[in-house]
Amino acid sequence: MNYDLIIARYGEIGVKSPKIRSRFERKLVKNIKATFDCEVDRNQGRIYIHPKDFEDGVKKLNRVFGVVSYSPATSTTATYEGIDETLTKYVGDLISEDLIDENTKFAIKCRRVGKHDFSSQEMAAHCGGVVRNVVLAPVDLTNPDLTIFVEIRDNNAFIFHEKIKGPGGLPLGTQGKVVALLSSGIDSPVAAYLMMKRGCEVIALNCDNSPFTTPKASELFDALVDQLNIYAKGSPIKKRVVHYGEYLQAAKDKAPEKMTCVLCKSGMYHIAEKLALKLGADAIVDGSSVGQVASQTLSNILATRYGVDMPILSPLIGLDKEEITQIAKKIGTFEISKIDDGGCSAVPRYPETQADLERVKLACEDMNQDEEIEKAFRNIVRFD
Ligand SMILES: Nc1ncnc2c1ncn2[C@@H]1O[C@H](COP(=O)(O)OP(=O)(O)OP(=O)(O)O)[C@@H](O)[C@H]1O
Repeated sequence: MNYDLIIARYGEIGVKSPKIRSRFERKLVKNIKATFDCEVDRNQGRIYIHPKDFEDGVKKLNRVFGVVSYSPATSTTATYEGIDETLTKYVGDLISEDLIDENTKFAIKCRRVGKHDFSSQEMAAHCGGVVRNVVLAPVDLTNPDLTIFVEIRDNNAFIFHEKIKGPGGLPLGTQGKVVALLSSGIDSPVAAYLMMKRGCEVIALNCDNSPFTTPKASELFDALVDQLNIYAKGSPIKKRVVHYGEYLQAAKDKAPEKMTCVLCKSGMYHIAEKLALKLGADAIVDGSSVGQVASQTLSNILATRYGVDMPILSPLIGLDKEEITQIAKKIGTFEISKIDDGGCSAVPRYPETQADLERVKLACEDMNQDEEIEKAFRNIVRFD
């Protein structure tokens, strides 16, 4: 096909007030430009993209949050002559690509914005005739095999036949920052992705549990950030690693063995909160899902979050493993997360699954949690 632009549509942004809408649109355009090499125009709720490399643009637009759907299109002038000539060529291309022949039931859908000396219906009927001059295909407006769209906006007309589904959501970077606790597992990258899809910029915090974990866990964390970054070209993920082995050792040495995982999670939230305050983030994100593993009970969730004032968002809380895995596969993190990282040897034989808040508070005192958190926080490593 001889396309010369991509028309991108957005959903939720369109219902915002004019001021917010304009800000979101500008950010969306910035994010598109950061994702692939292109020129972009905005006009009346549509975004017109002229990519340097068309195939690359069509592929990568699917990674830009805020884009609800998009269509590779051919543009012309909003006149009978312009539309006739361009549509005739367009149908010729459709024939070469085996997308239409004499047996293909087709429809023309025409939409118009602006003043013209024809109505949308008149133009649609006219375009039907233009198509049939090229190929004698039957018109079927109720159940077509192929719909050709003719979209007219003031002096311009656009012809396309595909509406590709975009990722939806809100433009990345329009909804503030979050610190996402990112492990090497399946869940947390999906949680971070969902928050990115809602427009939040992500700071990824990994707790490096070595010597209780292997270097593989850190390697997988790096690979996951790289994969998530393909969706974050406009506001790349900031990467932070906290060396957490000493904290875990203190928990094991000084508090009841059973409490190790509860203290581990609780410490992570506290460190994430400190980091969020330092970097101007407003929430913490994790990959918890109720009951998914024995430790993710409601009482453990309550106890591990004790003393953290910042909201802890768990976008997967009501999803089951299969649903989470489906998303992980779609976004390309599953192939990385499924690699065995050797697990964590700090996990006790019988970890606490019904944590009692009072006992957790005592365990925190036993291990001097505040002090251990401070020590770990001082040694956070940044990678940008
Ligand atoms: N080493 C780590 N560094 C940073 N965050 C972590 C780490 N381990 C766990 N988390 C956070 O705690 C959440 C719950 O972890 P847990 O190990 O209980 O469950 P999980 O189902 O194995 O999660 P995941 O698949 O994300 O590893 C994770 O989703 C993640 O947000």
